[in-house]
Amino acid sequence: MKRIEVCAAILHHEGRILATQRGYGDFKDGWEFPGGKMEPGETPEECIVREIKEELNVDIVPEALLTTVECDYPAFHLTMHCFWSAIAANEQVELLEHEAAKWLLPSELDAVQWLPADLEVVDCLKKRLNPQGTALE
Ligand SMILES: Nc1nc2c([nH]c(=O)n2[C@@H]2O[C@H](COP(=O)(O)OP(=O)(O)OP(=O)(O)O)[C@@H](O)[C@H]2O)c(=O)[nH]1
Repeated sequence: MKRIEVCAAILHHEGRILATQRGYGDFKDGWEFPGGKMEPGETPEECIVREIKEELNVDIVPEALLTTVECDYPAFHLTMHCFWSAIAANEQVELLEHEAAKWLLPSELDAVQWLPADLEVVDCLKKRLNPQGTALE
């Protein structure tokens, strides 16, 4: 089976987490953590910084690897590295590829229709977030 390796950012800001809605492709309209496929020679940290600049035009700091999920989709196997990440001060996301975005409180994480692989990430987040939603425990 085809395998793809992807990095995603769990962007946090003032106690909220960013969910973005895919604007194209097989999973169009599904909600995800922004990010994309690793390129040859790139570290996961370099990949996530590059992808977020391309998709949202902001500089981020990947602070910790929250989890790596493995998921079998019908057409490929996905390995996704998820980085708890901060946005550089005073920056605002610009939706260059997504059709919508929401800054969710920890209590609102179930309010959007996540892509299948992301359900495990959301579970992991719920267990690890502190009550203020500002840091991982
Ligand atoms: N970025 C991202 N991709 C995810 C998530 N969950 C998930 O299943 N995926 C899957 O991982 C793959 C990521 O590919 P992508 O299309 O975002 O990567 P990319 O920006 O490099 O894409 P491109 O090939 O269109 O240039 C997609 O098949 C997507 O459906 C997620 O939370 N974030």
